Amino acid sequence: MFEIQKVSKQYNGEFALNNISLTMGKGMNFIVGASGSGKTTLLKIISGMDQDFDGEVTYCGKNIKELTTSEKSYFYNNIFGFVWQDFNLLEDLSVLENVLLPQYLKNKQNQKNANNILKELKIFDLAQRKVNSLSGGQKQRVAIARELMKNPKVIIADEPTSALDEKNSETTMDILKSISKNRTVIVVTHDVNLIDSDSNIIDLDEGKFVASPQKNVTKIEKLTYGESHRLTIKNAFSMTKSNVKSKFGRFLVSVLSLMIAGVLLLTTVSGTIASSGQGDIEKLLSTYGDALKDISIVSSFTSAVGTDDNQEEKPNADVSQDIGGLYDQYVGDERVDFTAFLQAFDNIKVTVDGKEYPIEGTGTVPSINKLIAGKMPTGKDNEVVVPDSFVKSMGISNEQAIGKEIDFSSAIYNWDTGDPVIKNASITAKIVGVADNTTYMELEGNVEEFTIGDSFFFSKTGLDDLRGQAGIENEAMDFLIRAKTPTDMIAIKDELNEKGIAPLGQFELVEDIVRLNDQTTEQSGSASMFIGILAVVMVMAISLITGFMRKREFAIYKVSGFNNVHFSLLNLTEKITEIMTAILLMLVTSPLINIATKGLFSASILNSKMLISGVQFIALVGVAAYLTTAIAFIMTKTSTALKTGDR
Ligand SMILES: Nc1ncnc2c1ncn2[C@@H]1O[C@H](COP(=O)(O)OP(=O)(O)OP(=O)(O)O)[C@@H](O)[C@H]1O
Repeated sequence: MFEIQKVSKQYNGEFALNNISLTMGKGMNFIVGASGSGKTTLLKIISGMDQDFDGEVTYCGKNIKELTTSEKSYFYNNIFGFVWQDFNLLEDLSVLENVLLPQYLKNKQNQKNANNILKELKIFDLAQRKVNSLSGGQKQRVAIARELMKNPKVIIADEPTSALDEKNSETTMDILKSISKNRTVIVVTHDVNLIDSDSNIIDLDEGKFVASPQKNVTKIEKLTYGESHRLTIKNAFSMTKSNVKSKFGRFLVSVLSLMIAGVLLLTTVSGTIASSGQGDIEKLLSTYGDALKDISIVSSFTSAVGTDDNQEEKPNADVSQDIGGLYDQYVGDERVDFTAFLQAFDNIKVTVDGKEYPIEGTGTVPSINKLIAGKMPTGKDNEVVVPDSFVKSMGISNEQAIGKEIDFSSAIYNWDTGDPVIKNASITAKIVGVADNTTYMELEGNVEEFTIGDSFFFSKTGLDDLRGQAGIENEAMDFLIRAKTPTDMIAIKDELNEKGIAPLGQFELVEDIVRLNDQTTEQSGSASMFIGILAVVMVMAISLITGFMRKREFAIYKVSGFNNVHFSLLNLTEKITEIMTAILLMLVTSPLINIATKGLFSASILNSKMLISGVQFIALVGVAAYLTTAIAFIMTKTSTALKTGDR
């Protein structure tokens, strides 16, 4: 039983209801009156949809104004049923799925009861039909059936016959009358022909009674809270299944947006785009070998092409520079792979285990492409790295060569006086490494390959001994620095230039690419960050748009008794289904995605390790989608999402 005491409601200072007091109980209660007289306003107030009014409304002693959100959803699932002018059914679901909607919150789905109600309302044959294929009269009976599934104590009907023809209006009114025998049925209508004389009639005009309600209410009813009101995981998944089936397009959009955002995030975080510019450097390294990253530091050279800083000088001008102390500065530098002295040896003779091995082509500045076994000579003893061609001539493997002692003798040029003086020197040294001495040089537009087979690299101790024997005193030893990366190479070169040293190296080949790469890495770094943000924003925008499109659906859930907790679970099962499908789709389409990213960024991103990150990213954007949808549900107001009143 409703008790309405001194209820007033104003909109912009105008009274929609003005100090109304009445009671409504079991049986038919009609609220009638001209358009704008306050009928719908009264309905919203007694149903709890509008809790902002003056005065008091109680149902069986419970203050409607003070109902909490969760109490209200309990009322909407168990005590109040709603019948609307435009039915408010989920049009893409079947009749049975609609009728079972409030039942998802009960412990068990009472299919038998649903069948009975459908039979009573003569729509049993339509159970599997989609609602959008039904006539208006049939839809209204489905809507009433859904509300009867709540076994409600009150039915609140807002213009239930407005959209129906005369025959269907009479049928609907007959149904409402028959169910009012043991319920409170409140009907707002302008169709006075449908009202019979023994009903309670509340006639309004400009927010006041035209006449006081005629009939007074019978006995006081008791409010009981017996029914369970929770959504089980099983029910959430069966609702999800119905929703996916009925709105497959919407589901697909969500799945695709999750998958695309996951892959975009992957490209961002994996730096695929940022690293795509590395390809040019790789190409150069494969053409010119690792020596491309070498910086030679020599005390004198004949200036010609070869250093970009000296190109403007006269060709063939002699350059002398003080490189003393520089070697020690770069030995432990973290940008340096290794350093090696560039001593040329003439007329080399090498004896190992009493056998002499001839070395051809002596007198060239040594060169190293790669260390292929052992290490560079860094120790305090007499150590040496030998050419692999020499090891081959011994007929042993590179590994077997390591640790062997060689007797090395050679002629060394002494330039101390300014003129070359040949001196002999010899040493016994231990082999610590074997090098590939291939060098690549551009000759007339072609890159030619040479092997410098007399490239012996001694430790500082060993070389000091040899040079001492040759009487060299003044000249600092020439050396090379192998930079770790082309970027390191250019940084060291710039640093040496600042010190007034002109190093030698393939700087023209590397510099432009390195500088361009740095620039594009910086740019693509911000571009990929932008893409990452865009991906998340895209998913959130799609969820928000979908959420708003689902406003009516959310409102129908709410008036069926779903609260935020129930929806959170439904949202969770929906998102889990979307995320799992998106992950599956990504795995299935990963070969295609790889082809696309290879074309765009010259890198394939979905290798097995990356796929795991892809799965995590999809889950992550799924969480963003979950939160956005949750916000859309929470923000849905039933009284605005579901149209009320006469239209
Ligand atoms: N949200 C609102 N904002 C401002 N004014 C409103 C609002 N809702 C209703 N009103 C006003 O309050 C008065 C009562 O409206 P209400 O919808 O309750 O009338 P009604 O009797 O249901 O009319 P109808 O039969 O046309 O649906 C009207 O003057 C209406 O313009």
